[in-house]
Amino acid sequence: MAEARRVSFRDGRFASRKTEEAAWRRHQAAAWLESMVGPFGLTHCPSEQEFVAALRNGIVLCKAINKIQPGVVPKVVANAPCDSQPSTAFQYFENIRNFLVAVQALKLPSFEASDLEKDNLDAGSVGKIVDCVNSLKSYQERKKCSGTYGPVKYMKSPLAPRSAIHVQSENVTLGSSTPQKCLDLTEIDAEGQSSQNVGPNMEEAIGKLQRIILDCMISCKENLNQDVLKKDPVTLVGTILSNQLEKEQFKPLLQLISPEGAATKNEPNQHIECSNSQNENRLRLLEAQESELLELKTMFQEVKVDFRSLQTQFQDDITELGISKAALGYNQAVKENRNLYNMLQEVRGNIRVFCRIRPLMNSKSISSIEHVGNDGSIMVCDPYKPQTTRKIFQFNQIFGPTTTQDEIYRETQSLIRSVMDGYNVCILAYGQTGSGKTHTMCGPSGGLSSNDLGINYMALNDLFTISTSREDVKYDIRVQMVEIYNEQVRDLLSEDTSSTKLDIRSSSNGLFNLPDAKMCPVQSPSDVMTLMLLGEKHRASGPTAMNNRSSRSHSILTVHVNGKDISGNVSCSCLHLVDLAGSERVDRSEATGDRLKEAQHINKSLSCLGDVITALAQKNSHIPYRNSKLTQLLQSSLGGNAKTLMLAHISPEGESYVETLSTLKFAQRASTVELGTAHANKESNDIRELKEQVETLKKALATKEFERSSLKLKENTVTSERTKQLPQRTPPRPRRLSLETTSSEKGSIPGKPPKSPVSAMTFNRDHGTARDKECRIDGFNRTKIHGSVIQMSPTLSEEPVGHENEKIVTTDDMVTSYQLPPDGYNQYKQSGLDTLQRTPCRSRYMGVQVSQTEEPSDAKLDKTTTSSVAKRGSHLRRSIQSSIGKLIHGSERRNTPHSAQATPAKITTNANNDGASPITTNARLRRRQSLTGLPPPSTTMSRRSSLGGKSDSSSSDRKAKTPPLMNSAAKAKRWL
Ligand SMILES: Nc1ncnc2c1ncn2[C@@H]1O[C@H](COP(=O)(O)OP(=O)(O)OP(=O)(O)O)[C@@H](O)[C@H]1O
Repeated sequence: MAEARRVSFRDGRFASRKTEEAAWRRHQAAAWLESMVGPFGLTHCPSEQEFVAALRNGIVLCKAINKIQPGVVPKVVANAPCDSQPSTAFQYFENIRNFLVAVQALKLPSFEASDLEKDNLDAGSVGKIVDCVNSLKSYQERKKCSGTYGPVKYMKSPLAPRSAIHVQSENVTLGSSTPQKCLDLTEIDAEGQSSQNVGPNMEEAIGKLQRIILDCMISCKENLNQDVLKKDPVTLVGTILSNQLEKEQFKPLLQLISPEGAATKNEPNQHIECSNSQNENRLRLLEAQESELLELKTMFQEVKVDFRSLQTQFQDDITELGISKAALGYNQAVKENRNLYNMLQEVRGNIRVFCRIRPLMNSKSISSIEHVGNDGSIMVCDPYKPQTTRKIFQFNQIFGPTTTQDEIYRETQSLIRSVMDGYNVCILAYGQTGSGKTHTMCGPSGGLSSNDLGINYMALNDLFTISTSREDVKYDIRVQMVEIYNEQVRDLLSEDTSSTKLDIRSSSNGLFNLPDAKMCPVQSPSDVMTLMLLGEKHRASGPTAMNNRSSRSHSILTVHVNGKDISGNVSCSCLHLVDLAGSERVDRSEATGDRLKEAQHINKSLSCLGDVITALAQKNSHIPYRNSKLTQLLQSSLGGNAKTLMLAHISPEGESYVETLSTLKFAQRASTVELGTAHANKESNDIRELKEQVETLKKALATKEFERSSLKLKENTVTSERTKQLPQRTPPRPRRLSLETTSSEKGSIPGKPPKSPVSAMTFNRDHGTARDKECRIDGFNRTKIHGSVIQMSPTLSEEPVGHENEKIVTTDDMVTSYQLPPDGYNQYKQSGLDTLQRTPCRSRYMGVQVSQTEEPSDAKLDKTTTSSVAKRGSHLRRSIQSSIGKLIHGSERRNTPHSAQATPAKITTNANNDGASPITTNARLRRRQSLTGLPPPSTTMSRRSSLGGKSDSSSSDRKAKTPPLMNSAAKAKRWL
């Protein structure tokens, strides 16, 4: 309903506007005719009838057109004078006809003569007459402006139907500099030229313009006053348009119609200019735009073609990708394989090996590197002997000549970072001289100022980053830097390096360290930088034919990291960053004098390193760590529980092929070394407390053992003295004194005290005087004793303190002897027990097999006793041992075989040897005689029979039943 009302209202308004506009146009036409021919009886606002009636005779029209174009209507039938007969309608028709011909000649819109008939005043007919008059008006104005008769234009009602609009394309004043010119868009070609040349944009613009004008008229009408109608219509429309076009929303329209118009819209009163030159300019502009459009079209076509070809290419690529997908899958599989292989190596604890190829320094050289695979393989060939077979090596990673320091560090980062988790890590740079070891570890030319920093600096920097990021753990980082120059260890962080020759000491865990080397705490990367610069400055280097700045020493940067978290858990680890001196062929390095000496030392120590690697790779029982200072210091990394990475460096020059091959072989061998799974040196608070308890208990136990053994010795001394006197008081009686024991229970019946009032004691010598001299008291070394023999020895009375500083061996199958504390040892010595060299009765030690750790030790005291007190003590020891073993040695399992290998000190003594030396036998007999009072048995008697006092035959029977132990003679010989 509301919509209908709105529509009817709108229609009503529109009709009313139309009427008003028609009236306004009539007024314009009438006003102009009046101005041309003088008053002819029309009012200012004539009605349609009035207007038509005034013009019906054609006289005014003919006069007006003759004013514009004189003589165009040569004969005008005028009104007859009042006294004469009035002119006929036919005569007037003549006027109209002549007028219309003249109008058509001027190419102005015309009308039909019948339009002036009374009866034909239908809608539109009067409008045509008005339009015709107004077009004459426009024509006349234009003529005034240009002085010539330009293209005929006329103003037409914007409300005229679109079909009636005929635009003469060449007359379109596109881009007129005045708003009025926009009106020219409505020009009609008098000859009815079609609007075929007008583009859709133009039509759209015209439509918009019509709407604008209509809106303006309506708004003007709403504020209509008489002054508006008095204004010059052109000025009026100009004003309207300029006002409207200033509005933002019409700017695009203005641009559309005329780019120039937009710039000049503020000149509302400017008259329409229709110069040919302007039109030509516009035409040229249009042409230019057209050609531009054509160009764009061509471009568009080209882009289309390109797009199609790209599409085809894309399709091809996709098809190709199908093939490369397989290749991608293969690469993926190779990568996964490598990861798995690396994991396996990690589990085994293999020494990881990366290989870095230095860029070719001499452009004339031919490279010996034939191929570098992304699976860590490398193929080399002697370029000067191409017929030789190619060699292929496989490593964990290969870095080509273009690899940057950052890339290398990224690959090692995870390893280095594990230091913060309590793992010991060692990174070794190995390779021939000039192959880039120092470049990798310390940066280019050993300098630290460059951006291309080496692993040493980046590693420490990274450790600091981690330490600051882990807020719950407090880290203490300390740095040591030493070099091994000419087989001497020198402190690089000490101001005077020449005077600081360091001694390598073995520590409680069997490894070597440098307690005297300066340990510098570092708080920040800048501290590290300062220290490294100092170390670099002090490091021995010199020019050789192979390298201008050749390192003449092995440098070892050790970073000690101690961490403690908020719950008291501690970790302790160290990172060794080793830049080895390069192996060199002295003929190539042209080393002489000091350089030659240095080269010899370097090559020797590297050869020792090679021996150690080979021994480890072959799982030899003996690893020759002690052969050089370098291998001693690297023992913990090569044979301990560290994660070790070797960075093998090679020079690609063909001239260095032999060295390259040697480096690759060495690295390959190193990669086969299995260290076992690395363990973190971490302890929880509980474990630490337990360990401390164990330590305290061990100390207490050792003290007790010492006290007890002292008491026993004293007791034994007294007893043996008494025994000496015994033969005089007690009649001699046969007595079995030897307690055969591969098991102690055999010798003593449980619950039954031994028959002898004296506990059998033997003192077990350690393995020869040479070894004994090396022994030291250090830590808690253990000795396992498998099987033991208990013998009552009469010599105890003779030589009661013959072997006091030896091990006290119990009858347990496996007994641990604890080292005495130094003060205990001194007491022990002072008490006169240190009579190591005076043991006459080695043959009495039977079936004692001793396995000891590599660490040599003095003052090991073993005690053999069958007493129940000793048994209880051994039980206590065993339980503590097992708990200590679980706590401590669980993580040291890896060290055990190596330590054992390092000092193959398995010594088997079998005292059950009848082939004992005559000295031992005599001594035994003497002891037995003194103990029992019996005469010495015949030499043909077996030991058992003699002890048992049995006949020869019985003894021989026994002998048959119990054959002597194997190798006894040989082992006895060892002891002699
Ligand atoms: N990856 C590399 N990129 C660019 N230059 C390198 C690279 N590796 C080494 N160099 C350059 O090669 C030369 C020798 O390198 P560097 O001194 O590190 O060898 P080196 O193996 O430590 O030798 P030496 O054992 O004699 O000390 C230096 O000038 C170094 O800058």
